[in-house]
Amino acid sequence: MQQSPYSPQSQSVSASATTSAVQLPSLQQTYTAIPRVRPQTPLLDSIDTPADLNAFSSAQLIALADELRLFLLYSAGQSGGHFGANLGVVELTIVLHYLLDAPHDQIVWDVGHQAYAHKVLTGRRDQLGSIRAKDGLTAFPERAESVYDTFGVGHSSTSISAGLGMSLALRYQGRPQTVACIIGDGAMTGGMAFEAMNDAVQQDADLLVILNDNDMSISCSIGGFSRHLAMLWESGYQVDISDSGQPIVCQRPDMQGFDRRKRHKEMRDVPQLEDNLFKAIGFTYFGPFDGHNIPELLRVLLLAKQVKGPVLVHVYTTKGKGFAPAELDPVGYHAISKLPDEQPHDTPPAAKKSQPALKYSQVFGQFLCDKAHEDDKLLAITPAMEEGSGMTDFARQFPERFFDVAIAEQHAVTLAAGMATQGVKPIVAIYSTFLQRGYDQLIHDVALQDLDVTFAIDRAGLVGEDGATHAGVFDFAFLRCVPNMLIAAPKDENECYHLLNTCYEYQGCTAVRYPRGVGTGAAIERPAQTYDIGKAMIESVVGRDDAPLKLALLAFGSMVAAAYSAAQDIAQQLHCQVHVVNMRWVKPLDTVLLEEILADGITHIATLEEHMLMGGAGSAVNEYLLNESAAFKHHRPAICNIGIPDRFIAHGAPAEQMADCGLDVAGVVSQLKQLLK
Ligand SMILES: Cc1ncc(C[n+]2csc(CCOP(=O)(O)OP(=O)(O)O)c2C)c(N)n1
Ligand SMILES: CC(=O)[C@@H](O)[C@H](O)COP(=O)(O)O
Ligand SMILES: [Mg+2]
Repeated sequence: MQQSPYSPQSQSVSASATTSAVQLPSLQQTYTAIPRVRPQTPLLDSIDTPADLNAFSSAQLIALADELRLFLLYSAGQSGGHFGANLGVVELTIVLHYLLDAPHDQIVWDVGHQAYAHKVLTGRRDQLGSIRAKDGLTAFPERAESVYDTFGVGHSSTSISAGLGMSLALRYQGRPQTVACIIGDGAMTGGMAFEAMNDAVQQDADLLVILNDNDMSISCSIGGFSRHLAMLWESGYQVDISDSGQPIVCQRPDMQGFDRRKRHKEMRDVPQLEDNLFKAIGFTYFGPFDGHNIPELLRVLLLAKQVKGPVLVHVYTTKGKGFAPAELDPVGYHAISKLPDEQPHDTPPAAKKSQPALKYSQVFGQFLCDKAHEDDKLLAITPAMEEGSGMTDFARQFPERFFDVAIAEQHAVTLAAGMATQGVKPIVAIYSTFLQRGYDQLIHDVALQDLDVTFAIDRAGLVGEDGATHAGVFDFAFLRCVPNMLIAAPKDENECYHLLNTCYEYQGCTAVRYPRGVGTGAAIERPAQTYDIGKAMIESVVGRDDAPLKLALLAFGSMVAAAYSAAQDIAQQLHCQVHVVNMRWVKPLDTVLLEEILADGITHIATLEEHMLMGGAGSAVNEYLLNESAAFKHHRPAICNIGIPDRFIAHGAPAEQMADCGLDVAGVVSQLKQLLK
């Protein structure tokens, strides 16, 4: 039987704000500028906990959405941060907090980059301007920050597993609480989401999954799953929910404002009503619904949360909703920087830099394009990070050699392994923190078979405002214990370019590990060179040759510049001689150079890395000296390892994080003084 969701029957639900609310006009505004002055938000200001929403009428909830959106715009201008996704879930967040009894009921966000409205409604409104800053709110939900943050997150595709775990534990303990997971169409491309859905059906768990489908990941949504979602749109049907929670198939009502062209993916077949992946694997499916229509969401979610077993409610939203520039450019507005301070009129404009420094990701992008022109075997893979990894030019110039595999790090690695078996040379561009997802694949599928795969590992080290979830500080440790792996760490942008080339040219598995943002500003010197593998460089020798204390400062990657500055200070203050060594390679280590340094009468050795101390490059040096070095048996300099201490480093500006770890120049100097005293 077909029925319109606007029929009287489908409106008869019980909560006060939901009755006959469907007829209410939407007040949704679209803004074109980010306010610099805190907007008036009387309704929002009255909410200190989600329970305060209980008194709201449907009309007030709609008005609240406008206030909240405007407040988010203002706050993002003050703090920067993830932008488009947050604007897109304003209505959904309000409705969830209206209908559910958090923190008793569990709201689980996927990725968590869209949880700003959730933070605002759960007592953190006045702190939102501090988000991502040192000592401010975290960029993502975090259990330590609020009881309303049920599960810490930052990496994607975890919500259904975590939510299922909660649901099963609650069932086991006889505690009837609702668990609602909110997952985007991008996050759902991650394999874990499917593993969890498979299990949820097996367990017949009570679990409400809300699929927030905005047809966007960071880039445009891609892949078979995305086509499937587009097909659900193209079919023109909707699976509505009856008052008793039964699916009712009907013609989808007109949904104003959604960009149909974006969703119109290449369909192989005419969309069939019965083609529904979620239903096929055993979920009860409802949707698609307009995720910006508060009355509709209230009606549907109130009923859906009472349905037993695993339920998926599919809503359409617009990324960047309500801010015209973000709606037009959702990729560019995925995240924004905070607004620059307003200049008084008589301030002269800042002088333009002649040559802006390249970010490491841009260096990688340039390398990819240059190399692809000369070598047609080069193929490049990204798990959903095309823009961030600097691959947009390459994707445009070489579309047939560019593979965005969606949020699928494990697959990205094994895909490369498979490619390498067929005589091409794949490069996997991946953020260090996300490579953690592909570790078994790196060992089992790439290294064990010694396949010719290059890993371009971006965002290595501390990444700043995204905080501990995104810190790429474990890679030396987890890579260097894998046989066959070569690991390079460039000291600057130019060296990055040449090390990428060196590793690419090497027949086997290699990794070049470089940080977020810009380095020292070193210009790229073309043509690409091939460096000697495992060869370090003495950068400089600071201080007098006859100094009684001789320190070898073995610096890795991003720490070479700090090592050089610290060496100047320490040589001056302590009258010692410092050899600053750019180690360049974590594996193989330049053991020849280490032996030479020892033979040279070095009295102290310090290693320096932007990586966890435990198991990192310093550990590699220690292991060599203790287990293999011939010279170290006779001559034992005092050793100190400098790196990130054994704790997770909180968010803040990169410089603040470095200082927190003692990795700024002052911190390094002070640790070297301890060693030398
Ligand atoms: C494992 C992992 N890989 C990549 C990312 C980077 N990332 C953050 S948000 C995002 C897109 C998520 O898309 P979607 O879930 O649809 O959310 P939307 O931004 O569209 O609301 C990506 C790729 C991540 N956080 N975790
Ligand atoms: C939420 C998420 O994982 C990404 O959006 C991430 O914040 C991007 O980081 P970059 O800004 O370093 O590309
Ligand atoms: Mg999305």
